[in-house]
Formats: sequence, structure tokens, C-alpha cells
Amino acid sequence: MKQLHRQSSISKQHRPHHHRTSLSRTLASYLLREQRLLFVLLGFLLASSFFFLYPHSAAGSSSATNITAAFARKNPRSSGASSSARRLPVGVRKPSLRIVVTGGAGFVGSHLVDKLLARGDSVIVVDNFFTGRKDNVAHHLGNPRFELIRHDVVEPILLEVDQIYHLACPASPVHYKFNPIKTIKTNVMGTLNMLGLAKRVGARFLLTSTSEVYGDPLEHPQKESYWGHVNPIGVRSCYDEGKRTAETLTMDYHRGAGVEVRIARIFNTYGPRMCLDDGRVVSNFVAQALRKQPMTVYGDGKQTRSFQLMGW
Ligand SMILES: O=C(O)[C@H]1O[C@H](OP(=O)(O)OP(=O)(O)OC[C@H]2O[C@@H](n3ccc(=O)[nH]c3=O)[C@H](O)[C@@H]2O)[C@H](O)[C@@H](O)[C@@H]1O
Repeated sequence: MKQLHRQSSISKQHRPHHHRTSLSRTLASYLLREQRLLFVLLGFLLASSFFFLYPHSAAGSSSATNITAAFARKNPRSSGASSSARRLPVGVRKPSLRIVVTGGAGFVGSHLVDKLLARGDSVIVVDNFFTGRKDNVAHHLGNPRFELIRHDVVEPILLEVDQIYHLACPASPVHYKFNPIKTIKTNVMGTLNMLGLAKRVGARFLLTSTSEVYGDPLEHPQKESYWGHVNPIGVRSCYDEGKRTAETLTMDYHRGAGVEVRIARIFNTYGPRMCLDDGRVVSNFVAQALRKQPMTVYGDGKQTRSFQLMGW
């Protein structure tokens, strides 16, 4: 310290004439003395090897922020709970997920609503009751976590939700062929509206698609990678092509707008709450058996289907 003090006073004396030279000389002589340069080099070497060996820990804080930001956009409520290690105070319940189920009063939708409410989520059902029935969800009407809205998804709707399960569309050939223009509008405009909502509020989106995207398939059984064999102008096209367009829109919103999406291709469903006049094969056979009528097998009877039981 003493030496330092002396040097600085010396350098002060020379300042008027050779300020820069003397300063660098002082610095050089300071570094060269007592192997200080060696320690500086050693420190530099240690620091470089640390950053070389653990590059992630160096970038860690910024990528963690990115992940949180991305998740926050997708699911603002859950990220809100996770940030700043938020532990809820004792006695305060974790907020439930807010979920909208379009077609939630339908045969498949109402079983989904049962599951979501049973696991503690808050559910808003949006249904125009074309094939859905209030009876299917009547047992939830007193539940504070349940809401029922009569609305046609062909028109836009704004709801603050975390997740969207988009089921709205008649699924039985008898029903979807009844008004084909309405069917394709539901699939195209309805899906656009719900994807727009997902993008706007940062919600995760699930589209219930169908095995009919494979059309009259040439491959059996159909793998997800199979692109189908679909008639674009047939009487079933309003549903087949409608659902194919819905899948396209879903993937475009995912790729183009970063919406988190899922697509489930559901096959031939049956089970409790299915209308007796649904028109699909299982309900037809059951209805005919109950009426002691002969079961009608269309065509040569060699066709195959994958059946899916709902509600168990
Ligand atoms: O299986 C599926 O994946 C699809 O099932 C139905 O489409 P479809 O198969 O035509 O439904 P059904 O009307 O139940 O017909 C199944 C088969 O049974 C036959 N069938 C139907 C009714 C009947 O009374 N008798 C009969 O033999 C039909 O000709 C057909 O070959 C739905 O429309 C789709 O949403 C679903 O994805």
C-alpha cells in the first residue's frame, strides 16, 4: 500500500509532461511486481474455462425468462401461479382452470364436461342445442364452477378461458347431412372463431376431428400418417372436408400464430346419452332390438369400424 501511495505521488509529479507514459509505466510496474500479472492471467483462465464448461448456466437466466414468457402467453393463469415461486397462502385454494367446451351439451361433450368438473376445473358449455340437450348437463346446473351458454359457434364469442375444447358439430351422418351448408359452416367458421379466441386469450385449443378425414380409406387400419381418400363433392363431404379444413386451420394457427393445439380423431362413438334416433349403427341396432324389429345391415355387411364407448 505504501509503495502504491508513493508511486501515485510520483506519477502526480510527472503528470504535466508525460501523463500517459508514466501512467502506463506505473500500471506495468504494478502488475509485474509480486507476480500480480500471473494472478490476473490465472483468474482470466479460470473464468474462461468456467464459461466454456457451463455455457447454459451463463445463459440460464435469459432462457428461463423466455420459457416463462412463452408459457405465460399460452397459459397466463398457470404461469402467474408459478412465477416468483408463488406458494398460495394456507387456506387459499389453487384457482381452477377455466375451460370452454363447445358442443358441451352433446353426447360426447357432456361426458367430457363431467370429467373436467370432477377434476376441479371451471367449465363453460357453449351449445346451440341442435343435437345437444340440456338434460345431458342438467345435473351440473347448481354447480358454481359450471355455466351454460346457448350460442352458435358460427358467430364469434369472447370468453376469458385457459383452454378450449372444440366439439361443436353434429357427428351422425343423419344429422350432418340434414343441413350440409350449416355443417360445413360450423366446421370452418366455428373452428376459425374458436381458434381466433384461443389466439386472443392465449388459450390451449383442442379440435375433436373424426376418422372421416380418411374418407373411404384405401388403408386398413388407418395410421395417423395416412392422408386419406376423400370425395370432395359427395353427400358426406360437408363433414369430411369440413373436418379436414378444421384440422388445416388448427395447424395453421399453431404454425402461424403460435397457438398451442391438439387434434383428436374420434371414431364411431356410442354409449349413455346417445340419442336413440342418432342414426349411427350401434344406436340403430339397439333401438331395433328394443322394438323387436330386425336389425338393418346396409350393403354387404363386410364394412369395418372402430368403436369407442363414451362415459366410462
Ligand atoms: O366410424 C367412424 O369413425 C365415424 O362414424 C360415423 O360415420 P359412419 O361410420 O358412417 O357411422 P354409422 O352410420 O354408424 O355407420 C357405420 C357402418 O354401419 C352401417 N350401418 C349403419 C346403420 C345401420 O342401421 N346399419 C348399418 O349397417 C353403415 O352403412 C356403415 O357402414 C360418424 O359420422 C363419424 O363421426 C365417425 O367418425
